[in-house]
Amino acid sequence: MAAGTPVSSAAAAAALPAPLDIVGRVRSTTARVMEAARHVSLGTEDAFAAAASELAAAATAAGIGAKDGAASTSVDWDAAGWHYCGDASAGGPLTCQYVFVLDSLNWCFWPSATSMEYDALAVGLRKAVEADPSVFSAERLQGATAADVRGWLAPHDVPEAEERAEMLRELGHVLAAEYGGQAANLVSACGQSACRLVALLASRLPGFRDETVYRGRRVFLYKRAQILAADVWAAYGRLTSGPSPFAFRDMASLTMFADYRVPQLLLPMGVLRYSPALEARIAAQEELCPGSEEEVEIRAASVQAVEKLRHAMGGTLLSVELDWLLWQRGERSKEKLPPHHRTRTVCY
Ligand SMILES: Nc1nc2c(c(CN[C@H]3C=C[C@H](O)[C@@H]3O)cn2[C@@H]2O[C@H](COP(=O)(O)O)[C@@H](O)[C@H]2O)c(=O)[nH]1
Repeated sequence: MAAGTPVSSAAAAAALPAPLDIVGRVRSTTARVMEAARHVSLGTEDAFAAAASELAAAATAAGIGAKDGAASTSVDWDAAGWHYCGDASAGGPLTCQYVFVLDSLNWCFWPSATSMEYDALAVGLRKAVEADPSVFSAERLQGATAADVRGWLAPHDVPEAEERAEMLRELGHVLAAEYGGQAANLVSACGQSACRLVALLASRLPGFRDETVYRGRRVFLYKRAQILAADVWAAYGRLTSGPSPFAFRDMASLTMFADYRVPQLLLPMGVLRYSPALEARIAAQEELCPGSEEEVEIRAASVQAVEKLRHAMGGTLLSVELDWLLWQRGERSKEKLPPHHRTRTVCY
């Protein structure tokens, strides 16, 4: 597909074989972790009921809620206008290219000496693509350097700029070699399925393989692959029907995105509980090793807690929407929350 050509492909979805259910495995493997967890547990039923009713009341007050399992249109995705969505209403490919770059770089900002946060990433990349619409072409991504990344996000100190540039080169290579340079073509190959998109990202792009081993058994999290699928879906207007390749039919399958802001909020709500030793380590801002029992348990518990909260709220929101609600609440109240856990990782 040529750049600028409106993307549309009504799905050969039916013709595609069912995807490997790796998103289902996020739910099942995190449930298994929680059966054996020693450092993190879920709160009591009372704590879930209280948190659910408080969140549901806040959601209702904000006019949020969906009927009959349909996607709610009311949980903000881009209330502050951080993101580039310039050609999304026309179904163009540039918004998709932007989101792929965004979520290739959407991890671990806290080591930044300038307190860089997500909004700086989204806005910096938006300005770069507005100034030069070819800045994220597959050809240019293949040659991306740490200096490019720092330039887009200036004046911020960007943690792991070299590693971030490597992610972009990887993305540029795969897009150029297999998808005519266009992320939108990769999405079109997924037959309107967010789960297929997650599976494809995890299989083709090593940077999206957010998998670990807990006591000898595999655990699947796919934070950035899932947030990418949700961001693409939201950027193109949260379509659930019609011919657009971005009209994913299976958004209800995705889980929350297990990272460091949502558990920071869930802990004081009482729906997550840490052992005193773990709580002290996090309070002291001691780093947790990626793949350590403690770190995997925090992430697994976050997935399970959001599933449970969603059910306790009556199932009116998608897990993705509840994640957005919680993340935004966490962002608003982070100064008042206990410190988040710190793990140096490219996964989140
Ligand atoms: N679970 C979850 N984690 C999210 C997001 C987002 C942004 N999503 C957009 C879509 C809807 C929202 O309204 C946003 O417009 C970023 N993060 C993660 O947070 C961390 C950065 O935090 P801080 O440094 O404080 O900005 C980092 O791991 C980053 O990857 C989310 O939605 N859910």
